[in-house]
Amino acid sequence: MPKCRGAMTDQATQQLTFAIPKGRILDEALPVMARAGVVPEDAFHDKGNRSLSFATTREDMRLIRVRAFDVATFVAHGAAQIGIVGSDVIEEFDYADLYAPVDLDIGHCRLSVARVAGADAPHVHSSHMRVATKYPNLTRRHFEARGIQAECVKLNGAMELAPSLGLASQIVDLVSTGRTLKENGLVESDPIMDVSARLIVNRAALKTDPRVGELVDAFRSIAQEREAA
Ligand SMILES: Nc1ncnc2c1ncn2[C@@H]1O[C@H](COP(=O)(O)OP(=O)(O)OP(=O)(O)O)[C@@H](O)[C@H]1O
Ligand SMILES: O=P(O)(O)OC[C@H]1O[C@H](OP(=O)(O)OP(=O)(O)O)[C@H](O)[C@@H]1O
Repeated sequence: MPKCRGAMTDQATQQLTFAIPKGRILDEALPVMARAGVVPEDAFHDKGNRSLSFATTREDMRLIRVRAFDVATFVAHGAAQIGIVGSDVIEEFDYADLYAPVDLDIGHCRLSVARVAGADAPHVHSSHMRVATKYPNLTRRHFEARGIQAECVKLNGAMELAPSLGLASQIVDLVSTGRTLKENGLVESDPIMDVSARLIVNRAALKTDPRVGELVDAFRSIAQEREAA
């Protein structure tokens, strides 16, 4: 029927948008993406290029390079249908429209509480516990589960400076080697969650566009092969 054929053609020609973070997951993500057939145009690797949207070797797909937190926002709102982001970001937002079906086993780190080396543990019943973090929701949840009300000071980076400058007694931030904490006179006191990068998709797009499901299958097979290797 012509109406039905028209709808199918629309979907086949509509561009898929794949969102990836511009930060440190990117280097590990690109080889995995290539195995799934997602390869950006050469301009993507040109450091001087200010474009945020890139063609790929697939005519029906473009790549957008955005901040890690914004990957989740673009995909949850359907502005991008698929993306890659850390589980820290997924848990912080907890978007209902976002589905994270594949653990890509890259971007490993952990989210932890840290405080000044040598400082006493803050008193549990302290009336004023201030925590500097990029993750206010996860931080509140973590302290609430311990019966502590934490006042979060939202920072977007360089959290490690907050305790020594009196902005907060503790921080909640990502830790990998522990070098950043050490070089800023802090110690990890309490791990909150292990983090790795996930493939994320918009739930509605997964239901309505078969290409999204095919990509999920491709990434899932790659993750399984990597696990078996
Ligand atoms: N030290 C680390 N080791 C491993 N993975 C990390 C580390 N730090 C961050 N990540 C992972 O990489 C993701 C992106 O981090 P990064 O801060 O580099 O991204 P970004 O896009 O530059 O974000 P922003 O611009 O907001 O800083 C994090 O959400 C986390 O999942
Ligand atoms: O334990 P480490 O191996 O030292 O890694 C931890 C650091 O890595 C991340 O920052 P990033 O370098 O991504 O910069 P950012 O502070 O701008 O987010 C994180 O926020 C820590 O600062």
